[in-house]
This record gives sequence, C-alpha cells and structure tokens, in this order.
Amino acid sequence: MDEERTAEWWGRRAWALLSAVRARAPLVQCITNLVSMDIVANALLAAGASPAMIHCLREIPDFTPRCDAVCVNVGTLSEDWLPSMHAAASACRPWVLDPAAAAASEFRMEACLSLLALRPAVVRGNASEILALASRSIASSSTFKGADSSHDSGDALEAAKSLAQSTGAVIAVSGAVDYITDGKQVVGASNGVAMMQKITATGCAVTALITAFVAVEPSDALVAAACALAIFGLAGEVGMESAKGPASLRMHLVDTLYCLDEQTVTSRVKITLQS
Ligand SMILES: Nc1ncnc2c1ncn2[C@@H]1O[C@H](COP(=O)(O)OP(=O)(O)OP(=O)(O)O)[C@@H](O)[C@H]1O
Ligand SMILES: Cc1ncsc1CCO
Ligand SMILES: [Mg+2]
Repeated sequence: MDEERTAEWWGRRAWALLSAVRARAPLVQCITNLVSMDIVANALLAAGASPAMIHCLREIPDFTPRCDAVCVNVGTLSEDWLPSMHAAASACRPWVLDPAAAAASEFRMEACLSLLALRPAVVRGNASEILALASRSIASSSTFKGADSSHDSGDALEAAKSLAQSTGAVIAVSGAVDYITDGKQVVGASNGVAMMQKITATGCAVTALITAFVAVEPSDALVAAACALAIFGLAGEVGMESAKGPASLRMHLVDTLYCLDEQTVTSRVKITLQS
C-alpha cells in the first residue's frame, strides 16, 4: 500500500466514489429477487445510478454488454432465472453476487457455487450466507433463518477470508460491522443502525450500491465495496434521525442517499483497516 489509509483517506474515497456515481450514472443491470426490486431500483436511483431490472434470457446478449456492471441476487431463485444469471455473469462486465438465503436448499447452494465459479468482483452476504457458502453446505447451522442471518458478521470473518482466497472475489459480510476482505486485507465499516435489519431487502439494496461503486472503480473492488457499505450505513444513520420505525426509515434512508453531502460523508464515514 503506497498511501496510509487513515479514517480521513477513507472518508475522501467514499465521497469521491459517491460523486463519481452521481456524475457518471452507471447503468446497472439487476437480476434480483422479487421482494427487493423496488428498494434496489430506488436506492440506485437515489445514489445517482441507472438501474435496469432485466432478466429475460433472450435479452441478455443485446443488453448486458452495454451495462457498466451487473448485480445478481438469488433471493427468489427459480429454474427459469438461473440461465439468465449465468449468461449475465458471463458477459464480461464487472459483476456482484448476493447469495441471498444461500443455505435454503441444495438447488440454491449449487446455483450459488456455479455463479461463484464465474468470478464475481464482489460477493456481499450476511454472516449466515457467507458461512454457508464457505462450507459449500446447507447444513452449517441449526438456527437457520432463511434470508435473515442467525450469526454476527464477526462469526463469518475467517470464512470470508478463505472464500476470498478460494474464489478470487472480494467478500463482504454485512452486519453491525461490515467486514470486507480480499483474503489478505480486512476492512471494517461500522456505519449503520440495527433498524435496517427490520426493512426487507436492505442487504439486497447495499449489494446493488456496491455494484454501482464497482462500476466506477472496477480496478479496486475492495475499496468500492467498503465505501458503498459505509455510505449505505451512513444513509441509515442519518435517516434514523427522522424515522419512527422501519417504514419511515426506508423512506428517509433513500432520501438521505440522494442528499448526502461532502461534509457529512467525510466526517461520518467509519471505515478502518482491521488487518
Ligand atoms: N446490527 C446492525 N447495526 C447496524 N447496521 C446493520 C446491522 N445489521 C445490519 N446492518 C446493515 O443493514 C444492511 C443490511 O444488512 P443485513 O446483514 O441485514 O443484510 P441481509 O441479511 O442480506 O438483508 P436482506 O436479505 O433483507 O436484504 C447493511 O447495510 C448492514 O450494514
Ligand atoms: C424476504 C426474502 N425472501 C427471499 S429474498 C427476500 C428478501 C431479502 O433477502
Ligand atoms: Mg440478503
């Protein structure tokens, strides 16, 4: 590392990448679950990106090569959609995987593993999803909660490192502290509020935001992912100052993503190098 990555450095990087998304409005194809489509598209728009929820297999050869990046999320996986996911992930665009509820079934685990082999730039999951993927098994937990996590993000840190080493992807584990690793370095992003877990698909939305950040910083997926997670968490923190519960937090989080300014980002982003 040539330059010391201080808290101030991360604040400036986060602001620079959010500004680049706003300036360049990257086109982000999202093959995402049915629950998440609305919040994913609105979070991307609020951040300055252009979302397109296009998943028809016959459209992918024309559409995906024109995108800046692709987000694939298996949350409401079906046999029909899996070939589209494979095709979009193979279209030579930077792409990001959300292994939502990876341990729900053998079919879903196999789908996630086949997608991992197509070299995503980043994989963002909650702790239970990353633990399941790293073990390549659906039997890792007796407290399985489907799309929700039954583990803390720190529980999945070693699994994240080994998954990063075996796949070559940057692995991001979300939670109270988001951990982001390329298998060597580990970065922690500690913005966010617990109430974000009470809004469905905030994880899916932050995976899409990571995709937009990767679109503008394809050569440094670790930095892109850490900055996107911190910015999304910060939008939750500021949004919570006006929210009464999950529904109003959802609205204020999206509004805050749209409004975040340089002073707020550079003074409040909390990213630190862990190792
Ligand atoms: N306890 C917490 N405190 C602060 N922020 C949190 C906490 N838990 C989650 N978050 C934040 O909430 C967002 C969603 O993360 P989460 O781990 O809940 O994803 P997920 O389980 O994949 O969600 P979903 O499947 O509903 O999309 C992330 O930005 C994360 O940083
Ligand atoms: C609730 C739910 N079920 C499948 S995907 C999803 C959205 C959060 O991952
Ligand atoms: Mg999820």
